[in-house]
Amino acid sequence: MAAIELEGLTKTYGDVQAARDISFTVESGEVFGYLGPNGAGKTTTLRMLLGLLSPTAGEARVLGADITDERALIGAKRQIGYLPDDPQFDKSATGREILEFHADIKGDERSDELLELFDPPLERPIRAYSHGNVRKLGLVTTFMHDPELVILDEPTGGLDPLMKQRFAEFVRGERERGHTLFFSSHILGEVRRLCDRVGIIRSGELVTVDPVDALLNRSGKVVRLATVDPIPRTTFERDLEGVHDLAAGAGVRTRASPRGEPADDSTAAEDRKQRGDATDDGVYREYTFTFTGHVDDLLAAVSDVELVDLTIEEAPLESIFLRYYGGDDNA
Ligand SMILES: Nc1ncnc2c1ncn2[C@@H]1O[C@H](COP(=O)(O)OP(=O)(O)OP(=O)(O)O)[C@@H](O)[C@H]1O
Repeated sequence: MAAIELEGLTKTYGDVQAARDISFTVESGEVFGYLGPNGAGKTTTLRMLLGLLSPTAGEARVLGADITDERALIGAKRQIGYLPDDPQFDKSATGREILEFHADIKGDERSDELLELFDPPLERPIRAYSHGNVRKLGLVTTFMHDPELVILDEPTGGLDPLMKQRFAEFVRGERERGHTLFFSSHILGEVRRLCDRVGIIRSGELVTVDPVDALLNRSGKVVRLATVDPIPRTTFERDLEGVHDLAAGAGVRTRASPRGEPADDSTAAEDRKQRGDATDDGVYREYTFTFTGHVDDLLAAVSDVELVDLTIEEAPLESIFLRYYGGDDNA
């Protein structure tokens, strides 16, 4: 059974179409990322699914319950966890009191394990919590009744790198247990690491739903090459498939610190030579491009070239919008 189904779901605020005719399905047991820039319509979609906003048009079901059928939705929510983008806990209550409150309402199957993992401070009142600590407490309250479907709105916002890592490991564990996670994010890297499939929303419209591998293959990588000798343009334009937006230049570099000053910065080059930390004439060739081909082919194409530096990074979300969907990404 599908965990979430949307059919033409639409929300209009006056002139603003926050979500327009959105249709997709999240399968049971899947980790699904809902990716889009600020203001794209992610929170609006999530809040409709939870029955917190009524749709202007269209329909949706979560765990089989029609989101406009209040009674059915209340029943389904026993098996749903929800982390809002800005959890509104009672500011005068302590973390422990919040947990007790949630345990009374929804039950508590695993708060001990979650507290060990996310470790929010329990004895101080919420008003003294940092943003990240509210998030950590929110993760505990979201998962403590061990729901089969969890909907999270930008779950890692405000978490430090260690907590983000713990959250990622936790999500992998939940997937192995067969639970379904649907979460919004504006960070491609996060979605890439955690999700099976991803839906991209932009200006209220669903642009694509893809397995995460397919999305990454299409979005390509950003390649930066620095070489001692020039590479003929034909290598990039004819011999190697998948090179886009090639930019070539020159830089003064040291082997220890390849990203240096521009070649025309003769003072810096002279300084380096004086210090003896530049090689040869210190001038290197730099090539930057987006690459949608195979990394093996790239490495083969430059195998005869003396490399100073090579970096291959994930394309930023913005470039995916530009390359495949046109226009800017400001929703
Ligand atoms: N109550 C409201 N009244 C009017 N417009 C709204 C309201 N809530 C949201 N919007 C507008 O709807 C659009 C979608 O907003 P939404 O909060 O769903 O985006 P989002 O993708 O969650 O953004 P973010 O990543 O910044 O949280 C935006 O243009 C926003 O300004």
